[in-house]
Amino acid sequence: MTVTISDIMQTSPVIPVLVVHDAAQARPMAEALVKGGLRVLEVTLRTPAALEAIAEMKNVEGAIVGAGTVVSAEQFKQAMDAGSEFIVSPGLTETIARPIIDSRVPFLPGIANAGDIMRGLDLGLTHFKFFPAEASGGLKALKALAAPFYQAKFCPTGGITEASAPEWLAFDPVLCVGGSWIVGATHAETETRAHAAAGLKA
Ligand SMILES: O=C(O)C(=O)C[C@H](O)[C@H](O)COP(=O)(O)O
Repeated sequence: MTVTISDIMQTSPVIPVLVVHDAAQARPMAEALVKGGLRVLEVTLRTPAALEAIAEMKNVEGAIVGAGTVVSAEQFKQAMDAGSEFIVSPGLTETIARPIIDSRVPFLPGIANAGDIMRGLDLGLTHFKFFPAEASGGLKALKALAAPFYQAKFCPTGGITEASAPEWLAFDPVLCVGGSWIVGATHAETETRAHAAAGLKA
């Protein structure tokens, strides 16, 4: 059965957004997150270690590993070669979206206004990352934005914390939230934070 972005967004209430500087840390970090109950992992392509980190994390049983910060066709190809199971981009252009949609890999593009959502709907997309969530007006903005687009579902990301996540998750079109707060100073702390996040109600 084909896994869709909807399936991925409903796997757990929080998608940890990971910035990995040392590929050697990738596997234990993924193990801590999965053990804590968060299986969907977004590795941002912001560091030289990111692609290797994706390949390492794929070795962890139960992990569903995707690439974030994908902004070019070249990065999309690199992310796929590393074994990414889904792709996240901070924004939505037709140039980045077309090849990803054609490849049928689950895709979560960023949107921040009505025009972005309409461009996504034109491309056949209904699931979006609301980014940057807090800076774009927070939950109030998303509620106003979601009203005309009954079919759209969201993963707000950017500025969300353990304290604010429940409020976002209580809004029906929000299937999950993304955030970097899950990663602690140690893998044990990461596991504890993942456990708390996994228990939030989506
Ligand atoms: O790199 C990207 O493509 C991004 O999407 C940015 C991240 O989603 C946010 O930086 C995470 O936000 P924080 O939880 O506030 O740290």
